[in-house]
Amino acid sequence: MSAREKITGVILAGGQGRRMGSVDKGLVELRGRPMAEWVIERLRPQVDELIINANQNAERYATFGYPVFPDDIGGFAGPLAGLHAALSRAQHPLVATAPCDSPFLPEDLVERLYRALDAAGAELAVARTFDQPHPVFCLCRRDVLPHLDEFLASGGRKIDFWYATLKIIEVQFDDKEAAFRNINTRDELDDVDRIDR
Ligand SMILES: Nc1nc2c(ncn2[C@@H]2O[C@H](COP(=O)(O)OP(=O)(O)OP(=O)(O)O)[C@@H](O)[C@H]2O)c(=O)[nH]1
Ligand SMILES: [Mg+2]
Repeated sequence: MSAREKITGVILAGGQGRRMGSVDKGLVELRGRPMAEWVIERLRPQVDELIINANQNAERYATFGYPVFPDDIGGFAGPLAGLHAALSRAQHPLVATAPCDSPFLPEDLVERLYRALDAAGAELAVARTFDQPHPVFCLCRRDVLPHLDEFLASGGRKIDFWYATLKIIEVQFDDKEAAFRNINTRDELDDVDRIDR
């Protein structure tokens, strides 16, 4: 078996958090700690380099101790803009993404995405639970960057549309459904605080 290729992990924290009242979701506290910190804690041991994509509050994100960078294309163009910036900055040939608002992500996320990507010879592996894809949990080859550049330059923004142009493998995490819990609103944040203590 060949050695695993090196992987850069990126926390996607570049959104506007409008459903939570236009707050920087990665900095919103869950049980007394910023959500980004929960994600860092889970993702850091799974990758060889960690970087943070944020479009606001760069100084606060920098206090976590990892490089922080904004989108290259402006106007809050969505998570694909964050992936684009990450592919440009990553030191390693593979990039694993996780959103800042899913604090319980699987501890074996990257390993399982990698195994599937490698076995299929795919350009991108994406997580799925039952029939629900989770496009912001992906592992992507850095060398698709020129292709993504073209897609964005031609006005493309939808992550699913871009994925549809790639050699992609979906990876089932039905056994870890709760790990993909995504916090978009104050109510969802309060629920997690209350129920899962
Ligand atoms: N880099 C970057 N990431 C984004 C952008 N918009 C959303 N994201 C990220 O994509 C992931 C999923 O986004 P959402 O849950 O919709 O987060 P959001 O856009 O901040 O929240 P809403 O405004 O309520 O939709 C999160 O990790 C966001 O940080 C963007 O314009 N740029
Ligand atoms: Mg959004």
